[in-house]
Formats: sequence, C-alpha cells, structure tokens
Amino acid sequence: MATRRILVIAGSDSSGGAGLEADQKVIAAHGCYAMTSTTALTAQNTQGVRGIHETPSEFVKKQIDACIEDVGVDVVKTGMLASAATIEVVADALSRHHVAVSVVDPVMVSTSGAQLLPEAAVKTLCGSLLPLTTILTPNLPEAKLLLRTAGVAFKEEPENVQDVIDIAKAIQQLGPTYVLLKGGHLPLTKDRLTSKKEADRDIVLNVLCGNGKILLMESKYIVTKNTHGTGCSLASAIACNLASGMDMEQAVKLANRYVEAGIKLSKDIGKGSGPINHFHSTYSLPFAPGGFIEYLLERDDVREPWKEHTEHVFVQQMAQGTLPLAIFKHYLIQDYLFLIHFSRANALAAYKAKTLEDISRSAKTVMHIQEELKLHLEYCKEFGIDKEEVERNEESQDTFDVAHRYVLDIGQSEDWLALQVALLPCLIGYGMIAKRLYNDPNTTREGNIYWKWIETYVADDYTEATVNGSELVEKHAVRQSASRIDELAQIFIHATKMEAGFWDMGVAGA
Ligand SMILES: Cc1ncc(COP(=O)(O)O)c(N)n1
Repeated sequence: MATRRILVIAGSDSSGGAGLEADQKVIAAHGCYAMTSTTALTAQNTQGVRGIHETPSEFVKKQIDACIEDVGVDVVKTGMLASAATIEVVADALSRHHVAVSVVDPVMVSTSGAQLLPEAAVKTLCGSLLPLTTILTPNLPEAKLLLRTAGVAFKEEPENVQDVIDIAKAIQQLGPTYVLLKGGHLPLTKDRLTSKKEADRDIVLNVLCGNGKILLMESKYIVTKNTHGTGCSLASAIACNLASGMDMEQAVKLANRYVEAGIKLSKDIGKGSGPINHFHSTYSLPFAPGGFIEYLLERDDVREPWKEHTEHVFVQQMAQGTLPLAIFKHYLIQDYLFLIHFSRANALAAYKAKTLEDISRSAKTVMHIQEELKLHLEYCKEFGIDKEEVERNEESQDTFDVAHRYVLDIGQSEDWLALQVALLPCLIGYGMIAKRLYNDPNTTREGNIYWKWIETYVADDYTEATVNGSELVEKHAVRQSASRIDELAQIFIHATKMEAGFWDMGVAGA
C-alpha cells in the first residue's frame, strides 16, 4: 500500500498526551506517515496548561506549504488552531492545495479548563473553516459554543437521544460534510436519558451525521481519570482510517474502538488526567528486520548455553589437535547417523512449508546433506572407518537420541518456523565454531589431524548453506509477534543445549 500521509495542524502538548504529540503517536500506531504544522507551544501537563506560546500565522502557513508542496498529503487533521488568523491560514491552505479530506477537531477549551482558542475566533472557525471540512468532531460543549456563535437556536440542555441528534444535525448545517458529535461529556442512563446522578452513567453515545444518514454508536461509559487527549486521538485515528481508504462510517467506528481500548488499557502517567494508551495494538519486535539471529545470540538466556555449545571442550581439543582419536571416530560415526535425521527434519520442513520457494529451499538442503554424507564417508575412510562399519553402528541411545527426537518432535507438534529455529543451532553453530577456530592464531594447523574438519565448515559450500538457512529464518521472523519470538527463543535454547549434549556424548561415548 502507498504511504498514507497525514498533515497535522495543531498545538504541541509538552506532556505528550494531547495535541500533536498524541496525533503523531496515533498516526504511527496506524502505520501512517505524520507531518506537523505547529500552531502553538503549550507548557502543559496532566494537571493543566501553564502557558501558551503562539506561532505567528505566516509561519504556520510556511510549514503547511513546505510539507504539501514536497511530500503531498492525503488527509489534513487539525486540532488547536490558537487564533482567528491561523484559522484563516488553514482555510486558505485547504483551498489552495485542493486538500480532498480534512478532519477538524474544533479544540476550544482543554479538559483542564484552559482556553485554547479565543472566543472571538470561533466566528472565524464557523465562517471560514467549517464549509471546507470533511468531518468535524466536536464534543458537546464545543458543539453548543459553535451553535451559539452561529446564532442557531437549539435545546441547551439535551435530555434524550433525539435532542443530541438534533444538535448534530444543526452543526452539519454550518457546513461540514459529516459531523461526529462526541457524547463523552454527556453519558446517558441505561434508558438513553440524561441524568445528573453520577451512578446512573452507563452509555456514551457518539452521533455521526452526514450523507443524509444518522449513525448512533454506543459504548460503555468507562470510569477513569485518563482521558487527556482522547479528542485529539479520535480525530487522528479517523484521519488515518480515511487515508487508508475506508468509508466514513467504518473509519469512525474503528476509530471509536481504538480510543475506547486506549482508555481501558491506559496506565497512570502524571498526577492528573493521564493520556490514553496509544500503542495498545502495536507490538514492536525486539530486533530490526534481518537481525533476529543476532538478537537471539545476544539474549541473556542464550549466551551461556551458546557458549557451552560452541566452546565445548571437544571443540577446543580439536583446535589443539589433542582430542583422542577414538573419541573423534566415535563422533564421526554418530554424526553420520545424525545427518540422516537432520535430512528427515528438513524433509519435514519442506512438507510444512507454505510456498514452493520455501519447499524448494528445504529440498535443496536435503540434497546438500546427501552430498555432505558422501564426503563424510570419504572423510571416515581417512580415519580407517569404512561404510559398512559406519552403517553397522547403532545410534547411541543417550543424549543424541534425545537431541534428534527433540528436533523432530518440534517439527511435528509446532509450525514450520519453530522447526527451522530448532535446526538453527546445528546449522549456524558448526559454521561459527569453524570460523572462530580458523581465525584463531592459537589453533594448531601443522600436523593437526582435525584441521580438515575446520576447513570443511568454513568452506564456501557450508557457508552458503548457513546463509541460505539464516535468510529463510530472518524472512519469517519479522512476521511474528513479540510473544512468539520469546517462544522461538526457548526452542532455540533447548536445541542449543541438545547440541552441547551431542559434544558431551562424543567425549563420554568412545
Ligand atoms: C495542545 C493541545 N491540544 C489539544 C488539547 C485538548 O485535549 P484535552 O481536551 O484532552 O485537554 C490540549 N489539551 N492541548
């Protein structure tokens, strides 16, 4: 999907819960691209507004033009506009740049009671901006102020649903294509009536009016102090949904649910009315794309088992050439048998893969292992072990048995990626061991009968296989959830311990 660009024209809330700070969080959480034109700075926190520093209107215009003339824009969202002059600038910009969709949150007074738009500017808002607005999102106090300013008669104290609908309709007459009248300031009773009693509050009713239709959206009234910036967040969520191509009803319904969950899942921040949780459905992975394996190896719970696997005494003795030959021979035979099981596991991975590309990759690995097995037999010959002897040997029924059963069990009970991760410690482990020993000046080269083993696993052939396998895992890792990544890490740890166990078996088994 093309990048969806949202230009926010609003004030900054230094405490990050409302204003363009909230807008940008919402936009990021929706996967859209946010640009800003800052109308004012506020010194603000969850308890109140301490000061307002207005941006000169000409500068607001400069920011808008700079963004749209270069990046372009899909939806403009406005919040605190601070002055009549800035409202004129915004209205002029919407016309000049032929902005197709605009979401206007008529911010006038903050929840904490600070005046964010002078009363005198409300007239300008009605006259200049509302006729250009795609959707206006007033709360009830804002709606009343708009109607009073426009000189429209309405029922000041709505008592039931119809009264609220009438207000929404009256606002729509002022020019916006759609009006979303937010009912958070007037929770209704179970019977959809107004009540002065706190205990009767049960339902929040939002009314969407436009396109000749009225849509009533109800949600449960939530008792919470964390509502700072809900209006800003709702309008931004609508802007994102519209930019994504949704129709108005769907955009508003989804945005309502987004904010509702944000209120429910908010954490107390600050001493006053805290912000909603903007990222309740955004789970970021602990690694950048392509960095899954590196992340795994750096994890606290992986480092120790990984070291036990890759720096095992068996490996160190190979490097020094001091590993008893009988132990190595036993290992060679067991490794041959292991490779057969490793092929089976890869064949199972081919079966579990969803695309032909991934099936082919696993099949290629099986073919690769077949070649490796031939080389392995030749290698065995050098140590005086012939094919018959290798095949006469039974698998040891100890750790080794447990090790390949574990991989195959993961393969059967879990998904394709889990199986790939279970195979990973063997695949990349051998490559990393060999590379380290190959580059270590302390490794004995002259006369070391195990030097060839090291060379085998730094050779292009094997390196290619590890790159192939790693890329495959990386490609799929970025599509997982954070909690799944944790589960995969546990599988990796277990499989790594099995690899270390394989070396243990080598040392003990001969
Ligand atoms: C910069 C800025 N913009 C908007 C609001 C309204 O948010 P709320 O109604 O939650 O106080 C605000 N407090 N500050």
